[in-house]
Amino acid sequence: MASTEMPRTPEPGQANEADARTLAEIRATIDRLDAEMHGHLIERGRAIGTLIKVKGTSRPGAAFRPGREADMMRRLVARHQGALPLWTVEHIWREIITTFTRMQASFDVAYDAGANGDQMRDTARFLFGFTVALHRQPDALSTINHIRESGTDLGLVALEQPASAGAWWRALGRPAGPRIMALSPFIEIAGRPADHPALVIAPELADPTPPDLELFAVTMLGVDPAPVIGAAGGTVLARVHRELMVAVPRGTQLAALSARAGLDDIARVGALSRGIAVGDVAVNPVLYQRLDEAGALK
Ligand SMILES: O=C(O)C(=O)C[C@]1(C(=O)O)C=C[C@@H](O)C=C1
Repeated sequence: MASTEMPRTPEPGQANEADARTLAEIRATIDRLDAEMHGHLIERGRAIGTLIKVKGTSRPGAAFRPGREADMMRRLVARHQGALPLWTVEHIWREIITTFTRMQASFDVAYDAGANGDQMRDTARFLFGFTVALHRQPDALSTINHIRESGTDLGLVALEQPASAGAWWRALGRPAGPRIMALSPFIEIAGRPADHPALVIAPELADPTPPDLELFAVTMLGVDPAPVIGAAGGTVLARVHRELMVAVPRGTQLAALSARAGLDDIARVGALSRGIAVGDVAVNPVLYQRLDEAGALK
């Protein structure tokens, strides 16, 4: 009886022998790369062990180096290429940095859930990963108070606030008080997740890196000071009636600016490294540097 067996053809989705060999090779490459990445992370952990001894860090305020983190992010953006989304790499590094900072000195994160609680929680998880405990707060002021009382925790406050929040930034600064340390998102790029504009608040830091921008609470005395602040390379971040929060380039002569712009009751509330805008996204040019075609920041 003649055989009724048909030549074997691959099922839909099933690889033939050559494809199966290629797949096995690709998986071997993936396994090798995974083992290398894991090995590098273990080695990074050992390096942090030595860094802890040298830095002598025991409180988080002394461990955070937002200026160095900004620099690491700039280099990450500059060297990135290929189909892997930039924000995936950013998030992986945020998780790494948080984990290694917490190895130096543990901290939790409080976030302001006043207006967009779910988005703020997403942003907190994007920035700090899943090893950190989150404390949901009803508004910006409670978030700042949480940081002050804990003495160790970081906070996340939405940049856009309901009118009921008032001039919340007036609670920042003061000797040894909480202050603004970073901008989120740091990398502005179309389609990214966790893009709700927010500020990272920290206890007093020991970061020696000079920031790009300094932030002040000011009271306007007369006409809108925004044009004069803009001409000085600064920007208004928030305002409620006559109370403003402004960002100006580090080293701005504040006495001269306040005289020209009509500002009073000036208090430093923090500092920032400028973020990076990639591609065709609308950004505040004071807060974000643009990446040009050649991948250089301008
Ligand atoms: O460079 C440092 O001082 C570190 O503590 C290391 C590290 C990192 O994990 O890369 C962690 C926290 C700082 O904010 C910056 C960088």
